[in-house]
Amino acid sequence: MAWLQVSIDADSRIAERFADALMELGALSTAIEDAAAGTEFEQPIFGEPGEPVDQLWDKSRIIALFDADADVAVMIAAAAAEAGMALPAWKEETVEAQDWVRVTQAQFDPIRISDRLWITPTWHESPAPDAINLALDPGLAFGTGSHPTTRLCLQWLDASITGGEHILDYGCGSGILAIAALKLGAADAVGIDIDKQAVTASNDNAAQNSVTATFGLPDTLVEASQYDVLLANILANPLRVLGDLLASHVRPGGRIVLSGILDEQAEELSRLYSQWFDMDAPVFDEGWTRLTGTRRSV
Ligand SMILES: C[S@@+](CC[C@H](N)C(=O)[O-])C[C@H]1O[C@@H](n2cnc3c(N)ncnc32)[C@H](O)[C@@H]1O
Repeated sequence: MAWLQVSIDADSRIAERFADALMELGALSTAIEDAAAGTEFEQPIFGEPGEPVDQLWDKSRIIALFDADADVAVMIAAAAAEAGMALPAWKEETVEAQDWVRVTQAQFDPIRISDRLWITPTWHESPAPDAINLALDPGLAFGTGSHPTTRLCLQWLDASITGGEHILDYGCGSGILAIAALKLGAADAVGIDIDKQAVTASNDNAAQNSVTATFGLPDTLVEASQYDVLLANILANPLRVLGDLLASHVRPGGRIVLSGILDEQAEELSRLYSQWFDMDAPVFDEGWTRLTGTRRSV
């Protein structure tokens, strides 16, 4: 079995209308991406949950999939008329049926955090069998180790956990940070997430890694509990709102690790958290910032 894949560059302001029109005319699927993706002109666009994203790529690329015998020339002409644009140029290629599971798995290689800490999908042999290996597969919850925000936290854990710490992972996603902390020698770990699916994924991933942690929704967090280390990789907006709460769960002298912060948001967040913590210099990775601090006595 084969399909026809067509890619068409279009003005970003009408790309969505054009893609919708293609779907109505019989495309099997459409996706819109940055036409400059993979080049030095690629434009990352980040959004905060609940806030509209008002940026557009300079030019968008619509990737549409059709049945192999579809008359794509007719469909593209009709969709262009519908979207109010001139007939665009397009590229066609035939896509053969593949073992999609294998193709997807091939995109996830083991990730080296340091010589002693690796994240390795379960279908891979670890390249460093003597290292600490977290067995973690991509799933519905965020946190495979490939994203800079997670990587910044893992690097901090790798450099800072000495053994016996009590950990709170706020916004645990896949549970990756809590699980890594335990594997590195932390005494215990609690993980909290607003998403039930993340709690389920975290429990599954902890079992897969033979560690025991307590994962739950925010209302399961014991009110007066305090931790040696609190990690929160949850974007700037929730970090602003949750400042008081997060600070209350770190013991005097304890450490906070904040991630999910864009470089341009770092100064403001650092100022906010400095009312409770002595903040360290920020650490940057691909547009993202990690902030850390030590809780002052109250
Ligand atoms: C960027 S992911 C981080 C996952 C993982 N800790 C990591 O470092 O890869 C953020 C997680 O925080 C959760 N989250 C967002 N806002 C939250 C809130 N107000 N309270 C608890 N969890 C929240 C999301 O559901 C998501 O699973």
